Amino acid sequence: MPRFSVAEASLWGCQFVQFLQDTGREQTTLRETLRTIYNQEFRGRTEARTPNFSCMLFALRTTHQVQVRGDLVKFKVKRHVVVADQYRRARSNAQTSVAASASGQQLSSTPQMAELIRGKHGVEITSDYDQGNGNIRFPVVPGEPQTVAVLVQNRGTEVVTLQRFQAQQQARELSFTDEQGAVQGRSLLLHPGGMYPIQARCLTTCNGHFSAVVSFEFTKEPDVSFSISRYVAAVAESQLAKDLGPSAPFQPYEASLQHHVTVITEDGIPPDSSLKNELEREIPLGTYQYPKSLKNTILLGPNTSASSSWAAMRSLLEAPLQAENYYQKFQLLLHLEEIQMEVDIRRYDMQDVTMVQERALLVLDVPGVAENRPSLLRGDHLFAHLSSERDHSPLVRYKGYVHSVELDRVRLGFSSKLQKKFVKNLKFDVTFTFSRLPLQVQHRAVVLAVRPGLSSLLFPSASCHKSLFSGPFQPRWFNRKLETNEEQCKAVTHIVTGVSRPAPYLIFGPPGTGKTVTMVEAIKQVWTCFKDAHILACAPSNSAADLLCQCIIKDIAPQNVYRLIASSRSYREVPTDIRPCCNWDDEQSSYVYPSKKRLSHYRIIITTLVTAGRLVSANFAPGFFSHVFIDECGHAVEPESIVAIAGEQCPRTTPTGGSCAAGAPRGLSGLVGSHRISLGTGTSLLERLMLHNPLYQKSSGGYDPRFITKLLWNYRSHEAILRIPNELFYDNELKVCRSNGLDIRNLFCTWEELPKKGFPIIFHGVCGEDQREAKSPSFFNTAEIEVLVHYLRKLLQSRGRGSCPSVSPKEIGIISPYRKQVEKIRKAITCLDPDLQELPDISQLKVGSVEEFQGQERPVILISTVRSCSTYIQFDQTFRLGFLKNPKRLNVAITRAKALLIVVGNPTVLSKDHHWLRFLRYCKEQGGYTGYPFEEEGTAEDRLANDLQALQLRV
Ligand SMILES: Nc1ncnc2c1ncn2[C@@H]1O[C@H](COP(=O)(O)OP(=O)(O)OP(=O)(O)O)[C@@H](O)[C@H]1O
Repeated sequence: MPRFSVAEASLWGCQFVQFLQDTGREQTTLRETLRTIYNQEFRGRTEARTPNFSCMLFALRTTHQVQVRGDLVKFKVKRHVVVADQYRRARSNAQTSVAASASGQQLSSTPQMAELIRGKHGVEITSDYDQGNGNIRFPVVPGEPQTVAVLVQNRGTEVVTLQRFQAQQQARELSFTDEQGAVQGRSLLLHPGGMYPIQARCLTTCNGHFSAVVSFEFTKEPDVSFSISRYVAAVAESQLAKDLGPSAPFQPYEASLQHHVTVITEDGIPPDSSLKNELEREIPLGTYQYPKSLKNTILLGPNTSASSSWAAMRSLLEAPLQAENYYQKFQLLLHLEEIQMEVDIRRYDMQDVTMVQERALLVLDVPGVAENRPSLLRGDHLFAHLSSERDHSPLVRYKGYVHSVELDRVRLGFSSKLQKKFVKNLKFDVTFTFSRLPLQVQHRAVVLAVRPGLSSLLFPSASCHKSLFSGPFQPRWFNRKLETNEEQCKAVTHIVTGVSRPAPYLIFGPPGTGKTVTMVEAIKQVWTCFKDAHILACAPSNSAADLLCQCIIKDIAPQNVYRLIASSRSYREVPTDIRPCCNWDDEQSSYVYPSKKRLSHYRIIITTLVTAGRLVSANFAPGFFSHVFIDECGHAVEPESIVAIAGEQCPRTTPTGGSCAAGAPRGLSGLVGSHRISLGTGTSLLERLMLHNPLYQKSSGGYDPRFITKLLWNYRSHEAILRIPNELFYDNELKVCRSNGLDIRNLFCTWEELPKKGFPIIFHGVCGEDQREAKSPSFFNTAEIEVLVHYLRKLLQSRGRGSCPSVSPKEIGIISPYRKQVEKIRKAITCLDPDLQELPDISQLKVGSVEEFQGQERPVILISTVRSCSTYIQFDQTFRLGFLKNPKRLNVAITRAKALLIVVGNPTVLSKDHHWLRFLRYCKEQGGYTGYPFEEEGTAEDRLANDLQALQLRV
């Protein structure tokens, strides 16, 4: 059995406590129950060696983190019923005043961390480069060795022995030395007043962040052992990286503000609803609240008095979806999603924050709002009360309506009473709410879906086998490129002739295979062939719906097309080319919802799936919409897609018509999923039909083209760019369509910056740092931005000279998964870099998240992965962020590039994911790898150091 030091074992203990909290069992106190959980569940989650239960418990006792009385074990943690939480911190007044370190986490905000870093028995670890909270951080210049001393001081009155010095997860650029061999394992006596230096030395060839977690283990007579840890980092960075650094130390949000006092709510002032709303509301939208007993069942868990309701819930969730349980199953899932959302929203609560008065509104900084954390749209509301009154009962809370959202700020309309009371620096506690509208719309859709007639659409078993044309369909193609692709032509023909009716027609395939252009062609053909057809074209997101609109109005005059946008969307975000056909009234400066009569003049209406709910409320005559098309259907969960087809407007009674869905089951999945309650079904309608309905399944003769078309020819990307997505996600079925003439996909193959000519991918390794600033939960990495800017300058300044083809900002896209990185990259290119900011069209260079690039393409794509600390990988998984643990995002990001792909990231961290590892190996084998060396390695030591970092022993 390997030996564990107290520090190591107590780290495992802390993780176990976290595990108990995450799984809602922090109240378990019976030693034997805990032992079973530890042995059977906790230890099985890691391949790393772990101490046995008694050893772990002993360590927690020694470090005063647990009380053990007989068979009862009581961990010293705050209790709360919540899933994993990125903000929650145990709260005390002392902690609030702890100065945050230069960047990153506020380290001593967890009791476990404070315990690990604090001096003990008179022994202190110090350095001239102390940043507080256990962090030592010193600057270094590439090519110049730099050495700093870390001092071990015995300020006590008794002799102590330094038994062991350990440096874990150490960057190879950073090393430790000392005169008497403590670093090599020799023990060392430290007399009272004694001081012993250990030298940290860094030599690097490139900019980056080189760090190690070090621990000093001591003993003291008669039998005391203790340890002290530090996070040591050497940082080499350019002026640009410094300028982009944290604007203020990171401060996590405060813990939730739940009061058990009587509350009086003062209503606020909603945004001016100058929305001209003439659209009828004939089908009411219910509230669809979840029953309180459901929440109790979840809180009580499976082995309690609620066990029978728990079992009933599980059996419904585990039952296959059928027409008979359709409504019940989705209703339950939507309720569970809402309960999860209620838990999630609490983590955004704020305490002691100030607002600024701007005319009749108060402006509140809400870091993270741009990343939808929390999600706030115009018209939503939150609550604020005076911090000084937080313990009053009754408590007066003010409802504030969101009038607008600007990056990290929201403008709020509160009651005039609060406005009058308001003075500068008045402190508020703020609690957030979420809009229930999307949930309500989906609830109603699943209710409507069970009405007779629709099951032949949702659970189709056959088609009418009758074409809507008496003769053959001989189209005049709008997009003549399609003529060269038999599958695309057949799909359009089958959709327009309606042979799958009543079954929906599915188009699926990997990225860039022409799903959207095929659907758009079908829409245009339906519009041409059936003069009485009314088409509803939907997509899950505004950007995908905009794209549909852009493609349609290339051939159909905008006056025939109506892009119905929700009033919560800022008009500034609407692309200028679709503005002529959207529901914005310039004169009134507001959106308009026209009456059914007026809407019926448009034969093509384009909305997001949720906004299609507004058309459901209007109650169009049965069969009004003869055709429903859903693009990116693989990215919406089923109840969301149902909104478009389950209303009165569904095409079930029309003699023409049909519905069509396109998507890539391996694209991004929808967000509703309740997966954190592990009951999970985030499946889309497209995926369900493909996986479970015989009409759409592959037989020995392939797919039945009357119901489904699989597109496999990729027209978008250079072969080298497609290779890994094809191998990882598409079983190498994807085929690269070659072109005879000048092919844009080969444009960059001779670019001099390529590590290997002919291979238009660069993987530039960077050993950077995940940073956060102020109260924003989002991450950024300045070392990666330096590298991105280097390549952008090369691309944009060449102006077609030398081997670099002429490329303009609008032909380049930069994808990063974190909002803060997106913001910093924009700042770097539009405000900080002297050359890039001068370019007249630099604002057309799109920087955005993967979701914002869904369905889009650019000749050049740069990706910044940000993650440089593997600790956060689990965090990302929990909060559905980042690239790691999310292969769908990796797939979507890579496949946006046509001719050149540049990925900037930390190879050591990325290689922990097997998809990324494959991509890294590929780039290395093909000669496309450059930058910080990528060496495959991985030791148990690494894992332990990761675990230390998991306790946030780092800046
Ligand atoms: N038959 C074709 N001939 C030539 N180019 C084509 C053809 N079909 C599609 N393309 C081109 O391929 C690119 C990708 O098409 P499209 O955006 O429709 O793909 P997609 O499958 O919807 O992609 P994604 O899954 O990423 O949304 C576009 O530039 C489109 O013009």
